[in-house]
Amino acid sequence: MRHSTLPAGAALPVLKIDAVGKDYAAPVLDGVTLTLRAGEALALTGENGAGKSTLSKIICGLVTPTRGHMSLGGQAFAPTSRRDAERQGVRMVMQELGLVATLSVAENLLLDRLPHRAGWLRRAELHALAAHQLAKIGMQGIDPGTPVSALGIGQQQMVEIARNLQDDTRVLVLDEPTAMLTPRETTHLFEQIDLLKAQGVAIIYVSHRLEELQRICDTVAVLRDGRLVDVRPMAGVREADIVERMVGRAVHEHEGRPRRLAGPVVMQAHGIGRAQVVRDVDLSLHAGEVMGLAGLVGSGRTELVRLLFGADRADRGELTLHAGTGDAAGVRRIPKGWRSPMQAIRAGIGLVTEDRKSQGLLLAQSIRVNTTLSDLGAVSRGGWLRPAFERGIARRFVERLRVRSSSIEQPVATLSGGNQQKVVFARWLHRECRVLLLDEPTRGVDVGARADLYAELDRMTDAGRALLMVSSDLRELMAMCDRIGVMSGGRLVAVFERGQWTEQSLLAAAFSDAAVLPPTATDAPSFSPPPAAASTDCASS
Ligand SMILES: Nc1ncnc2c1ncn2[C@@H]1O[C@H](COP(=O)(O)OP(=O)(O)OP(=O)(O)O)[C@@H](O)[C@H]1O
Repeated sequence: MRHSTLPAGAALPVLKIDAVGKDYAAPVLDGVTLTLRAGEALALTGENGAGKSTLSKIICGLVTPTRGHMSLGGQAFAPTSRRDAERQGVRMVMQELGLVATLSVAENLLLDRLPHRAGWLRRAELHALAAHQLAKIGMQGIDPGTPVSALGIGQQQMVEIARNLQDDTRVLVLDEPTAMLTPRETTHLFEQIDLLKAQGVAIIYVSHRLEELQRICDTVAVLRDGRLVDVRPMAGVREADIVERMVGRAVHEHEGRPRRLAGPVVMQAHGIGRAQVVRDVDLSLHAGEVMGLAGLVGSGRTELVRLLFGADRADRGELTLHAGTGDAAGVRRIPKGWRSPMQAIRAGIGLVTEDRKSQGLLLAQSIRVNTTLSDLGAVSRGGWLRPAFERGIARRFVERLRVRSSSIEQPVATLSGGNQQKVVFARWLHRECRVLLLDEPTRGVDVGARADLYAELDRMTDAGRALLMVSSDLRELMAMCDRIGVMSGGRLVAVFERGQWTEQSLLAAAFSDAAVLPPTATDAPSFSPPPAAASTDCASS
């Protein structure tokens, strides 16, 4: 871990934010006053829904503040659009990718500056400029002519970052930029940030990964309930201090737990596979345990989970489901797995997906609808919905998971990212499935909320549910799981019991067969060893 030092000239204020606030139904940001200096990297932290994205979007012209003023380089600054902010050198790498999937990497990178002569696009020049831009962040291996849709999500994120690394940038806002990145990509990004800082660019870095903030930021600002509660130099600040300022209470790490007492097998996979992506995996899930799945990008973790949920169809192997005990015991065999997610859901399987926007939620619908939709039977009687009962359930989950919202009728689209993820959780908690599959379940979730979600998972295992959890964060897997399976090249290459694993042994297994699989559209092709700075972070698949 390293603290950056401000370069010479750092004393020059670039961006001044003065008493800025934003109201929707209620105030979500109020009285925020901040000064950002040339070459300074400011860590913007806070719980889910604290107002980090709202403040970032105000700075970048995407949201108009209700009150307050800003100045840029001493001049009044009130951008009316993202374009307007970009013209003045203020850019933002957003949580949601702003790329046009049908265009090429080069076209996306230089969309507003396509080189042409007499109306004709100069493709060779375009590709040369794009290649230069890509090289800045270590992506020289990518053909600038590749359509963005053919890239994995991590690579798309890198293109989005490259798009914002322009020579005229004065302020760069990065909102959770590494959530989808491999360790190698993260390293390139950090190198680039160091370079930008040395050139005097001011950085605002929004992240829930506190170790990253400590690595690259000079100052830390904490937002709580829309108000700035702390701004201080990063040097000497401990992670626990930041967390306590964010949450207003101490958060206990979920580490060193004894192994849970596992019950009988609930679900088994026998030789389950799909093409070369998942290769003949045998796996048993026991009642009352959390099994983790670790692995590098392209190792097949997400793909295996999709087979177990019926989101993709296996082309070989079999699933068996063990129902009940005693007289009610029974074994159900499902050759080649589920035909559809609906079949899996009916059998008591749930999936908390990593891609909550496209797979998990009805964004235009309320928290209430999204929470209870997975099991309308539970909130109906005789075919009639019981609205008061339904509202009661939704309220209970909002309280239990601390979903920051104005009411249970708030559309999910207007919740902050982390709070949307809690609603995905609420849906499956409501449904009470026997097996819950979790794919990167805490991505974008703040430390306090993460502890709440872990407590919910504990409650589920206490009630005899079986959980299978994919995570890129080895720390999370080591803290939460009773067993950790490691995937490599589409195979389950090792299963470690709690007490048997070390970070090194998990990584060694993850690299054992790494070169076998070609990258798929959902996986970035990076198999390089994780750097020390991100050693607990396996790449996402
Ligand atoms: N368009 C909107 N309408 C109503 N409320 C909104 C809207 N956009 C944001 N909010 C509310 O503003 C608050 C702050 O949200 P914001 O996205 O800024 O939080 P955040 O700190 O970035 O959270 P996260 O860490 O989860 O990304 C939230 O309570 C959110 O529900």
